[in-house]
Amino acid sequence: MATATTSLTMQQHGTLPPFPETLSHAPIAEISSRKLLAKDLETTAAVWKACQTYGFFYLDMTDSDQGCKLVADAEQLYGLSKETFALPFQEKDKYDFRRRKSFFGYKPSGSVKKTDTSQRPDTTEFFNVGKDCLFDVAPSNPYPDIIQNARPLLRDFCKGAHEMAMEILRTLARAADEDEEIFVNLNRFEESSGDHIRLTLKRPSDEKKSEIGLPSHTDFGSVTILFNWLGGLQIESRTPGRIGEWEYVKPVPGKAIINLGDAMVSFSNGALKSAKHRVVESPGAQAGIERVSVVYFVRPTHHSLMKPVGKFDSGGSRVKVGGKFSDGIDEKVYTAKEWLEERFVQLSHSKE
Ligand SMILES: O=C(O)CCC(=O)C(=O)O
Ligand SMILES: [Fe+2]
Repeated sequence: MATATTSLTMQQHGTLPPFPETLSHAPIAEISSRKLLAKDLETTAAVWKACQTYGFFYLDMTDSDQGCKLVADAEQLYGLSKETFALPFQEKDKYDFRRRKSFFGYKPSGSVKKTDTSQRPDTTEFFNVGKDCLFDVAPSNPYPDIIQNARPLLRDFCKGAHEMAMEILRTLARAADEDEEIFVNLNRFEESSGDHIRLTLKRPSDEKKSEIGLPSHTDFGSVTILFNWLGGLQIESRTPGRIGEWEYVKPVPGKAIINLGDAMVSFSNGALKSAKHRVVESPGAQAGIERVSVVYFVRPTHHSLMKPVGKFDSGGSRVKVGGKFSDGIDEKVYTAKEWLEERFVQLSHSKE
């Protein structure tokens, strides 16, 4: 089925040094996109288990047409990222989203809240490109011409990634024996939300300075679809004897890395997990090389309520979710927009 596109997926990986063969990495589940789309029962159970344990899984994109298209688009966005971040700082700085009080735009390196105990500054810059801006659901923020000119590619990736994420949400709903659309209805593509594509570039750390790619954090949307080409992403181990220790996630050609964000913890009242992760220097021969990631974040529709749904809403106590920003967060029911804005206040010196 997908052979032409599959060989394309190997292109970028082929030009980069490999992840060290002997380095241990997290044994996260490998899910087939073909089986996910076919609603395969074993796959449904495996996705549910992955989202309750590691909170991360690989999605093999090479065995479905939809998956291959996403990989091909991500490969092109790799090139777009390189071009965009090669712009002079003064040009990128015009789009700094902190000044615009928006989520969409440029984040320079060194501006994320230092969450690790050693308080290391981050070495990652990114551009967040909003789904609403790409599809004219909301007035578009200004972006550099390089990004504006790539709107057709960005739109394709955005739509394809959102659809794949909705299949993941349907799968989780079926696994929970709920209405298949229960989570999808909270994340509708046509409605205004904080969904965005993130083009990311991590420069190599300066050996003389103590730096980190991205400090430890949880994503705060619903589903994250991540394409990266070099190691450096780490998650907390679930291996007996190593529980909680940082473990690498090895990038695998043709496989996206999927994780859930805090919104799904809220909707499922803690049944599903948003796992902590961080980015450190790429290991072995990969160290010292600029590291690109292309990410799609699904965020709940702005008017969705941040509270448990369906059978997860037992009327009893509610799980605390990323409630670092305000006292009483667990009593007040926020809309997704309010919740995002609260977390954005942290963002001026924080991550995500
Ligand atoms: O670059 C990566 O591998 C992970 C990026 C990430 O966690 C994020 O942007 O939230
Ligand atoms: Fe993240």
